[in-house]
Amino acid sequence: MTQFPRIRLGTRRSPLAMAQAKEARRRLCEAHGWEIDAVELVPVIASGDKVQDRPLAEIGGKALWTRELDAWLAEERIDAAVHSLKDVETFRPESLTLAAILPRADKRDRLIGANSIKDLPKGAVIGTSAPRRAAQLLHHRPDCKVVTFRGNVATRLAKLDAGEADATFLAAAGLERLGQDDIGIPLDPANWLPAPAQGAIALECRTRDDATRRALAPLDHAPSRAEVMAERVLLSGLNGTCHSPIAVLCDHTGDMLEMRAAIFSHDGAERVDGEMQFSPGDDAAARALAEDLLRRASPATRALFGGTP
Ligand SMILES: NCc1[nH]cc(CCC(=O)O)c1CC(=O)O
Repeated sequence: MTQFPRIRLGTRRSPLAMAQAKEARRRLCEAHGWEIDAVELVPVIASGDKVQDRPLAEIGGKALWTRELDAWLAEERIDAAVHSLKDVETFRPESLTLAAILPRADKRDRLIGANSIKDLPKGAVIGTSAPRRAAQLLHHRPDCKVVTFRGNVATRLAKLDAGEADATFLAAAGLERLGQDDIGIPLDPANWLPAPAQGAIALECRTRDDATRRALAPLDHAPSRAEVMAERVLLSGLNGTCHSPIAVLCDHTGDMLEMRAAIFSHDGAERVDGEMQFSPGDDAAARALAEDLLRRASPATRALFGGTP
């Protein structure tokens, strides 16, 4: 007898996480010709969702998004977990495997509250708790003031409406998945780079669970995987954490990957940029770009990263 539900899919409870879990469930059922109830969504409360008033970097970093789901996987209470890959730590336990990367959505950030970075009023207050967004903004607009903005997408938009800030940034992918992609304007990667793996949904399962790995395999989108894995190699080469202002974007140009990356000082005064083209899977190239960025950074900025060139 086949067990039912066939797959228990763990997810965080935020509206965005639930929308992403439903997308994963839909793709799983489509790939296998299953009825929708063959995949059970199991909402789990993450530590990162419990503390809303302090920056993630201060309260323990990205591990707070995965700790509970990791435990539920280990205890076999779920078969797979759905994650925003940009929130998943660079180093994962060997007992877990990123078995599928779904086709990546819009990779860009959107600016909400002004028509462009240039159009922000002088001295504008910007709500964000991402070091990358803060530093990148201050690089272009040192006159702006950054205030901490956490919470899910709706909470941040409510804070903006309440006048706690003049503008904020949100990932286009998240807005799209919530059906709110009419909010704000997308920022051109030519001068505004997103976070590593932004816009990618990942399904993770136990490394030794062959049945689940086989079930998830057809959902994997190879071009998206190549891009986001290269971005994560850059991140690990920089030894970056969620304290480190790191921006990177990988696109396909034909069969090649084109990577643009930048690291910043917290105040944005320093920006070190780099670009490289390489073949998918060429991790050495992405690591070389990381080393090059660190080498060209000032000692103070280099100290924001654990890596040494
Ligand atoms: N940091 C929180 C987070 N994690 C994933 C997304 C959106 C979806 C994605 O980027 O894949 C967001 C919201 C945001 O940054 O605006």
